[in-house]
Amino acid sequence: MFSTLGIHRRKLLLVFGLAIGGLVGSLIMGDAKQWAEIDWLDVLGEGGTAIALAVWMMLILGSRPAGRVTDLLTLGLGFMFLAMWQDNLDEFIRLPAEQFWDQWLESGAMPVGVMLLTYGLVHWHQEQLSINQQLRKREQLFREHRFIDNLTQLGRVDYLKEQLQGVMTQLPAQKMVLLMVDVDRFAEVNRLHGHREGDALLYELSELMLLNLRQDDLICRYAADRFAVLLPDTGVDKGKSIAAELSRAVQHFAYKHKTSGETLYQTISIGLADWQGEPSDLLIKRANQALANAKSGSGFGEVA
Ligand SMILES: Nc1nc2c(ncn2[C@@H]2O[C@H](COP(=O)(O)OP(=O)(O)OP(=O)(O)O)[C@@H](O)[C@H]2O)c(=O)[nH]1
Repeated sequence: MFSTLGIHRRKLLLVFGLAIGGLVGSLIMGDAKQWAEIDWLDVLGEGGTAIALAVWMMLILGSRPAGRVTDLLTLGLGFMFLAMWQDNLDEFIRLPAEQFWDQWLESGAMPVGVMLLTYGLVHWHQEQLSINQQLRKREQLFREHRFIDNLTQLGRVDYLKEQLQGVMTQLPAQKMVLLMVDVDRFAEVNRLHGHREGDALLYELSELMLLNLRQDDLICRYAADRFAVLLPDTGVDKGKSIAAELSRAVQHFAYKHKTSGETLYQTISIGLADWQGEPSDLLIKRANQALANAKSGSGFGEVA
């Protein structure tokens, strides 16, 4: 708290400087009252309020960054504190009637302080609303984060299922195609070039496929070297042509080995399933089956 108070040094110096100025001014221009003249109940009430206001000010300053809202809150509480402080000094020091500054401090500073504090609180409220909004967004991002694959930064299978479910319940009449894409002989890449090179290849292939898809399509990492592509509002023919485009894009992609610079070429096999109203698990199962057919067909690089 004390390190935060340091940022607000100037404001604190101003408020307490004015309070000390008021004390010195009263001592110079006034006369000390007799002990019997002092109303101790007033001292307790006004002095206690002044101390409470000073403590509130320190607590707010100690927990807030510098800025307009903090300035308003400090000035508001500061003016209120000064009014109470000066009121309390009157209990001990009698000032001549012509010293109107004392009257002004007592009666004028309080409403000004209340207005500034209220204005500051309104802005604080607005500031808090926008902070809450930011926190909600971050929390949402955090909650969604568990769905993201670390290597490719694509959604994982859970995310795919959630999205599939969403389309199926919200748009039950919509056409939709699911592609299951598997990198051919990927184990060989790992074996020949190492796991790290395999990782880099997977990442670049995922980026390449992402670039070759439409705005509303969704690609997820299904497992290992297998990707699932959800094509919303798409029929079988269009799905086949998108699958063929993906296959060609990968086939022509010249991956550069990260240490040797050697060029590696890769193929993918793709299974296609169009949604026929079944639950998401069955659609995924059919797409996997179509992929197995493609792999066992005439070889790799097939679409089935
Ligand atoms: N580098 C890397 N390899 C992975 C990762 N996850 C799984 N693998 C490997 O990916 C390979 C996938 O196995 P398969 O799909 O059976 O291998 P494949 O050679 O592609 O076989 P086909 O699909 O029949 O062509 C295995 O060797 C896994 O160890 C990963 O995150 N990074």
